[in-house]
Amino acid sequence: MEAEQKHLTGLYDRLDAMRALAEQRLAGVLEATGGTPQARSQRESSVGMYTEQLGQLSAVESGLCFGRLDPESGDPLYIGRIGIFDEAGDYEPLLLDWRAPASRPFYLATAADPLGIRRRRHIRSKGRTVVALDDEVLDLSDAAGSANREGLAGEAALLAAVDARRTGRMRDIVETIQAEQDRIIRADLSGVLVVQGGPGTGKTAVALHRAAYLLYTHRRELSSRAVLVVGPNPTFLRYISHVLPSLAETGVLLWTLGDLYPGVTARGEEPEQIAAIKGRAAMVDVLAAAIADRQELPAEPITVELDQETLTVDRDLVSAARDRARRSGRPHNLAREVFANAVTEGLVAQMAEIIGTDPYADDPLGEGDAPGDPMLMGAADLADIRAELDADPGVRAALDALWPPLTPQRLLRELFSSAERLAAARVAADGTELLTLAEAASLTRPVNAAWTPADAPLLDEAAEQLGELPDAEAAARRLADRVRRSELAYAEGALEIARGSASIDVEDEDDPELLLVTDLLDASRLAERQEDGLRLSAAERAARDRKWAFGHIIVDEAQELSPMAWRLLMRRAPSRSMTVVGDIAQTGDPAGASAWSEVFDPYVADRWKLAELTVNYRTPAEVMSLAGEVLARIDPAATPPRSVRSTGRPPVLGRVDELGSVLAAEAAALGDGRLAVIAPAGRVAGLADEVRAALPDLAVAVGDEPDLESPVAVLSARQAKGLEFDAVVVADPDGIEAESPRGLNDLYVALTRATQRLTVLK
Ligand SMILES: Nc1ncnc2c1ncn2[C@@H]1O[C@H](COP(=O)(O)OP(=O)(O)OP(=O)(O)O)[C@@H](O)[C@H]1O
Repeated sequence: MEAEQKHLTGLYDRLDAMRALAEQRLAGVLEATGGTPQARSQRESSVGMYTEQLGQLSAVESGLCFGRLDPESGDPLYIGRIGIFDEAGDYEPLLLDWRAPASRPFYLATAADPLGIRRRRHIRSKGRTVVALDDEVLDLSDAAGSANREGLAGEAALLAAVDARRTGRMRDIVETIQAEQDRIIRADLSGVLVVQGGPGTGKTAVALHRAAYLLYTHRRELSSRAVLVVGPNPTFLRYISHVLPSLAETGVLLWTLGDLYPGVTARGEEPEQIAAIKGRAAMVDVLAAAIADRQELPAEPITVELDQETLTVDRDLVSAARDRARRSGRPHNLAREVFANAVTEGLVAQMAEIIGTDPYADDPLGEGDAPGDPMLMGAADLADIRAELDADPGVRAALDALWPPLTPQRLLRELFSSAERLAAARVAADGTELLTLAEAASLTRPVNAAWTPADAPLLDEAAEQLGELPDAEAAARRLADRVRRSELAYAEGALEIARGSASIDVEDEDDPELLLVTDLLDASRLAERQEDGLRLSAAERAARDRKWAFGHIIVDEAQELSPMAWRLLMRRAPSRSMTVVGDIAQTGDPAGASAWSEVFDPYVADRWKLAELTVNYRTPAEVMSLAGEVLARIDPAATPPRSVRSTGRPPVLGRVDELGSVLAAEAAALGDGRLAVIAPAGRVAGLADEVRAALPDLAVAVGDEPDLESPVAVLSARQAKGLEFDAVVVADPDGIEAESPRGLNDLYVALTRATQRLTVLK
């Protein structure tokens, strides 16, 4: 223990030195003033870089070093949250990053297959002090070695972690990742990997550690394209938001479905049956029909006055122009030009007819002024007329009415606020009924209704089908040019800084404290910075650009996503580099999936890989056996995950009218842990009052975005998805089951949220 403490203290000294250096450099950049605009912009980005670096060095403070591997021959290797090298010596690693290939035996070595390792040691610390060492000797002949019960690595440390009180924030599991999880975390970057696992098997944890692993291993590729994690709601994203920073990774985007359409934060609510209709694949055709419906024929001919002549935009002219525009195969906003051209040409012809025809063209007695050509106007005259028509407000108004330029927002607002438009859009051009009358009518809402998460994929689909408005496209091109120019200037500047500081350091050899900027700024980091065109990070740029192609997308609670949501996500992952984690048995959303093949076959045929997680780290065996009864009702063929521990405390069953006394007892046992009451959505508000009355001294979180760090929360089963608490009281399980078509799945979720104690009140 003493020796480990000494080593750990040495590592913290190095960490302090690295931090001091980053602080010193930050202070240096902050003090500097003046200079060219380029120098200023370089300074700003250095400030950003050193600030981020400082943040990362602080984030790894807790649990900096947590493991040691003793190989059969050679020096021990220490494993930690970041890599630290011996600057003074010959750059020997003092601490290996857990993601480095050399760290892998820490997670995979077993007595049967020790991977060249003699002993694995988990070093548990509190602050900077070593408090426990757990050794496993990876030797089949050694009795202690078979402490490796049922293939668990570092069992003592693992059980300490899973038994710990919850805080309302998810923790990282880097110290105790298990072999089946490690294989998923380190799977190849390319392709679609689907991770199916029951409740508590660490799907979310694995997904987040995979993001950190991929960024470490493919930094250059991924930091310029960004990694996106999609989660079910803002509360869940807050719950998991500390995990990646604690692994010193800050550049990952955490979004809900409602954040996926740039410029819109869709947080509105709507009944789930409506969201389910919006999520159907048939909505692609509904939107196509809604757009076609906006390409109108005039009920009455529209007249346009030009040079005191009257021109007519009639049904035949518009119908021919519309056919031509549709045949062009361009999206609506781009085909509009074809339509406008065709209509204008028709009007030019009318005008030419009126003012340009020689009245004597077929006069048999003519005197040579009509040599067989009735048209007196030349090309230049026609072009003049055309220009006049193009500029004419009456013509423009007619074109806008018949083929309006549409943004996705306008299309959807005007569709959902009009029963007639919905009725027209529910039938495809070939007469196929896409939605029933009642379904179409149920989508009606006020024109100013808030955007809901289910609208985001529709906005995206509409954007695809409509195409950019010509002005928007030109603006986007201009922006892209500026980004490219500034990227170039930026990359050159960054290199100058690096060279500049290198030469200072060479002159200043006496000062060993000074590191080269290039040491801090490793090559891949530099590449990432170079991509920061207009000083926007890849993440910021991704947030603005609908067509952004992410380097990798991770989807959590993936079973809940609708076919329309998958369409959107697949567009953002054209390379199909994705990790998708979920549990089909927990699907609560009526729009969600009932089989993974249903989701992925349309996009990658059978080329997606399935990995399974089988061990439950959250729910004790006693609780899982009760939840298993519900799982058997959902799918008699399904196997519940195997719980890693039992507590000897079976779930307590009782009646809802005992809630007050149950809560008092649970609160007494809670200590500084977390308690949740999970109930049917319709009863949450009422029960929250009862909970407050029963526990007047404790803060009770309730509502759309409950604060999970409060000691007590009252939630619907849907809200509790993905979360966990030390103690859970499920109130009115029958009500949860009856509340929605997938109520049984919701009940399964509710029953699997407890890490220690479960009470079920009928
Ligand atoms: N290897 C591990 N070491 C320590 N704790 C772990 C490990 N794997 C998972 N856990 C813990 O188990 C709990 C459940 O993990 P997680 O929330 O990732 O599971 P999940 O599969 O996403 O569950 P659900 O489907 O129910 O949402 C978390 O507290 C997590 O920290």
